[in-house]
Amino acid sequence: MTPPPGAAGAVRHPDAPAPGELLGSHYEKCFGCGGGQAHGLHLEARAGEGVAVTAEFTVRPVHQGAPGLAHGGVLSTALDETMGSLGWLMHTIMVTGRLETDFVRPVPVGTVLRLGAEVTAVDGRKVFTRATGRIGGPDGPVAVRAEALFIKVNVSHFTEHGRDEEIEAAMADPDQVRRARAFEVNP
Ligand SMILES: CCCCCCCC(=O)SCCNC(=O)CCNC(=O)[C@H](O)C(C)(C)COP(=O)(O)OP(=O)(O)OC[C@H]1O[C@@H](n2cnc3c(N)ncnc32)[C@H](O)[C@@H]1OP(=O)(O)O
Repeated sequence: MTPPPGAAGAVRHPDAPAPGELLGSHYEKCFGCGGGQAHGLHLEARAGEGVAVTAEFTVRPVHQGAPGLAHGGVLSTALDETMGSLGWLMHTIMVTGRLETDFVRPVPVGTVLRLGAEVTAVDGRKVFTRATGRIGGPDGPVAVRAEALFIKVNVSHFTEHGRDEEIEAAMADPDQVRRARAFEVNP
């Protein structure tokens, strides 16, 4: 996932949320950030400086893999969601094309995972990102890290491929539609 030579740096959108501002959920039923998923991650991300974000995820008993430890797939999801939220800062809709995770330390249930993510390069529709998750505080040891390639898409990616039931409900929600259209790009 090395950006090609000549790839551009990320550009922060002039209307991006200010550093420190909570980004909020992009979709109430999102497993990563939505408040409407009882067993979801309820991840809360904040804008950082430049094209970077920070986030927190509290590992709950429903997120276990081995006894008392977070499931690796759940940790990958937390990293994926955090990197996906970088789209807010560029006003870009993007989906994960490739995700690579390194699991460095076990993460016990009850841990507040401190996540940080940034865009490393942009090449056309391709957005290269990386993220870390630390335990024991924002300066604690790295427990997980990831790199991901996101691909910019239009709203049609969701309307064409999503199940009708959920798409119709989302389209009936003016806030959801306004939010999506504001970010629409023409890749
Ligand atoms: C709204 C925000 C939600 C955020 C939630 C958190 C993030 C997520 O989990 S998103 C959900 C998981 N992801 C998905 O469901 C995506 C499923 N995949 C797809 O829909 C398609 O494969 C998609 C859109 C990524 C790419 O398809 P398409 O638009 O046809 O583009 P395509 O031409 O294949 O690829 C564009 C470029 O990216 C490259 N690329 C695409 N996928 C990959 C990959 N896995 N690895 C490396 N390169 C890739 C292609 O090689 C191509 O490069 P180039 O322009 O140099 O030829």
